[in-house]
Amino acid sequence: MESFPQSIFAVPLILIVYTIYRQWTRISVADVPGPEPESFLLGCLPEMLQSQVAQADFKWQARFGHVVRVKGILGSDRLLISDPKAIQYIYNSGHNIRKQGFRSELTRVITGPGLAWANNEIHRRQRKVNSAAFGTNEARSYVPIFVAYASVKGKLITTPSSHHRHWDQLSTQWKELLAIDMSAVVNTPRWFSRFFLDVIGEVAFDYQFSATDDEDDPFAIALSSVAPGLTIPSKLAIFILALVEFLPPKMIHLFMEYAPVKALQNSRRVTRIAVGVAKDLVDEKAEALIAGKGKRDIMSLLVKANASANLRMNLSETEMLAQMQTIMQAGHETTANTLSWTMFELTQHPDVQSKLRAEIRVAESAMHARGATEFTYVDFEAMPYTVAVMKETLRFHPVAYSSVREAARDEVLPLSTPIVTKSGKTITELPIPKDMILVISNAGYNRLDAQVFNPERWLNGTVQTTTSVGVYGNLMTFGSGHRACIGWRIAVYEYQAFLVELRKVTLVAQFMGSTATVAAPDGEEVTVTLLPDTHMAPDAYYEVIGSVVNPTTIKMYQCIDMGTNLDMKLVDDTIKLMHDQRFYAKMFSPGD
Ligand code: HEM
Repeated sequence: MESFPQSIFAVPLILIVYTIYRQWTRISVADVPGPEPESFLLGCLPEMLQSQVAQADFKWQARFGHVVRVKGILGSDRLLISDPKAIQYIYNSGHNIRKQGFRSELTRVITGPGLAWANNEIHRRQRKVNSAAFGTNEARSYVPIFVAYASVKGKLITTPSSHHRHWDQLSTQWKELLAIDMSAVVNTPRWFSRFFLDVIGEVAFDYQFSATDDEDDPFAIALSSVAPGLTIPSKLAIFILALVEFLPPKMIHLFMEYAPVKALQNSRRVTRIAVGVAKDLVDEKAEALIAGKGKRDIMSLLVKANASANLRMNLSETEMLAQMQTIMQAGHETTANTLSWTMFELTQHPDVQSKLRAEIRVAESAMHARGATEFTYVDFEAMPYTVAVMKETLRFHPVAYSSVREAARDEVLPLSTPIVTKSGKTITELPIPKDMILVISNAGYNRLDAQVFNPERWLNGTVQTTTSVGVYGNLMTFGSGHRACIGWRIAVYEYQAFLVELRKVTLVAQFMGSTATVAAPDGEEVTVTLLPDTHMAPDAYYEVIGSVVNPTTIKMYQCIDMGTNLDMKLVDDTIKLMHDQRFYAKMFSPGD
């Protein structure tokens, strides 16, 4: 037992010596310009990993160009890449430049041995089975579900018991809001996250998480708690994790499985819960398939594809269960955050918001004129301005703002823009050594030719498309090549369904001075005049209490932020009740 503490010190020491040795004995990228490291120990990693998302990428890209040498720990190098040709090469190099081993193992902790974890042959096999559930037709078939979920009106009340629960929630929410000085902050990303968890549960597994209705669902809570635990690492965490990157794969695996790191422990716990839920679902789908009652959710399609795949090509039970976690993790926060960023940009750009609303209104009239009540994917595809807003948000706010790869052998990267090295040479291709870590800056690539948010660029032909890179809009937001986002079609329809439906019923306003013009749900516009010092949160419903100045203007006395999950039918009923003769006089005195 006495040798145990010594080995604790020996392992990091060997690693440190090995890391430094590796630096000196392979192809060097030392001549590539890049920022000065903060220290030998940590390099530039704290600035890269602790600052606001992609801020370091933008800063270094502007200063050093599209390939930047960034110091890691102990003098090691990595390259930060936003050069289109280099990115295209990296993603088309098959498995010669692969997902970094460390990231794969980290992914395994979060999702199990599913598609996002796999490399090489295993990835090829898993991707083939998965692709049966992610084609264009499959994505289109989910649109009615997205539209139904996104339609806030009338969604929440489904059964008498939940009716009462919501009544309680709503009135409690009102009382609480009124008690805190007529203002409240609504955590929109959180609401969206729960909405998207519900909807992905439905399309992926025909399973109801009810995360929107039930804050206590253990699986929903567990899933939502994974991502935050993995962001903004401390300097110590940065050092340890960067050191682990250099471990042999087996040791990385052991670290991920057993290290007493809180975020990892949490992920392992979620994995255990998810595997339990997934097992029941897979069994259910398999039984339904045998009974000839297979459904069209993603998991049913996977079970079917797996059953008909040749035995060497199909997924094991563990792999099948891991697909569920993969889809849940990859498919809910990503879309939710994209929608939150859209709401944010709309509050910053009222002109964009008006055009968006106008297009949706026209599409809605056309839909009603043909006797339909809900949008279809055909309607969605015929909304050019809405699609432009979506693409611009995806360009400006890629939720996966970088992806990490490593060279499986010595390689030479072609470049769109030549690099002038520190020693003054101009090079058009860059040799890199085996194991070189490549950080692909999706955010940096997306903003290469445009630093401002402007959806018009997608309509006026000013988008650069010289090098073909990404799967949607030639952006890197959904990644690229053989492991690009498999769910991108689903994500796009889902995102559009929510964007279109929310615009119909939500008041989003940017206040210029003390007034705002808001489009009412019926399409008319009303000007609201604010009291001094009133703050309006975006995305939420507001109850506005004020006096009518003229047919289109209300002078606002008070406004109540109602949050984003309002049941409008319930609101209508409540308002009718308040205006009932029996109660009206008690509630409102003349002149109010
Ligand atoms: C706006 C929403 C989304 C964004 C921005 C997004 C982004 C991405 C990116 C960048 C990758 C590649 C990561 C890499 O290069 O290592 C990826 C992979 C993946 N995404 Fe998405 N995603 C979104 C929605 C979805 C949805 C809705 C699903 C499933 C229903 C999904 C499932 C996956 C899976 C399974 C992978 C792994 C693919 C592989 O490694 O072969 N994603 N996603």
